[in-house]
Amino acid sequence: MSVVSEAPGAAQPLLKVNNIEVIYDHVILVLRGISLEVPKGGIVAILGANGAGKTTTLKAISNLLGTERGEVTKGSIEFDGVSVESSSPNALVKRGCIQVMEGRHCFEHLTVEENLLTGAFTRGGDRQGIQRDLEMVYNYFPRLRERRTSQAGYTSGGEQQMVAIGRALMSRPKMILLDEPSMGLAPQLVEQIFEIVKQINEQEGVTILLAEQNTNIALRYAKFGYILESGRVVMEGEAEQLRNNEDVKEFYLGLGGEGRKSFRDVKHYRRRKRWIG
Ligand SMILES: Nc1ncnc2c1ncn2[C@@H]1O[C@H](COP(=O)(O)OP(=O)(O)OP(=O)(O)O)[C@@H](O)[C@H]1O
Repeated sequence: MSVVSEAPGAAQPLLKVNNIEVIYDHVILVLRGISLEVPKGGIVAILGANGAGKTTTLKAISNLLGTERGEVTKGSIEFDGVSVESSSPNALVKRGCIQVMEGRHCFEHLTVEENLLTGAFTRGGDRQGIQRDLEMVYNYFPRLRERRTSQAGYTSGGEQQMVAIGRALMSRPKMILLDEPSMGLAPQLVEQIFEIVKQINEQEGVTILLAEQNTNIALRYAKFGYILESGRVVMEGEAEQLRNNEDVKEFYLGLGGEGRKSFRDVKHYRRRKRWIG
């Protein structure tokens, strides 16, 4: 449902973050005017180093900052044409926006299948539909079918990441916010998980906003990226354009140009000059 009329020729984005500021504990200013858009059906990446503000941005979108004594003090966030402010996190899940938290967060004492079923809690008694979607999740993640009766706490990190994504899918989302899916996983497994995320995007039409430190893989799967530093967007663009940008190559992809100074030497001066100053 959209209550905002569409501009002629321009599709209304599914998510619109407009110049938000976030403060923790009433005093710690963490996001300083972040704006971003995610088109319906797109894959968009939020990139940046440790502490840049990626997780805070995702939590602001899914309305989870309250539990951390954080609040959006300026700006606005609209999901599907409606402000997220007015929805509880549960209501947002019902409206189709769900976050997969960093670090997976499975219920360790439940089996893989029980974990997946918890993802359907906002759907009431739709038994047939839930069973059908469980099958869909197992088709995307055959490994989870094999492990369906295993206690989640005893599965591998990669399997737990699959459970977390599968559980999100069980809520029938329009958009999944994926926080650092690559964290702590071997490169081959990361590739496999991104490949499945891409399939989910293409085949189920689920829009993806992912936060990643792993710029390399994120820019291979996303269509558009935003680079955050100290709570600000310092660069944004089509993924291909970012991949070919000399500064991104040097600072985030570890591909220093010939004759260029080291990251540490030039970082402060050039970033300020080109991106912020
Ligand atoms: N609950 C909190 N209370 C106070 N400060 C916080 C809180 N959570 C995060 N911060 C601070 O906000 C800043 C941004 O953190 P955030 O977790 O959003 O960054 P990030 O880019 O996701 O980094 P990471 O990849 O390490 O998760 C950091 O300086 C962090 O210390």
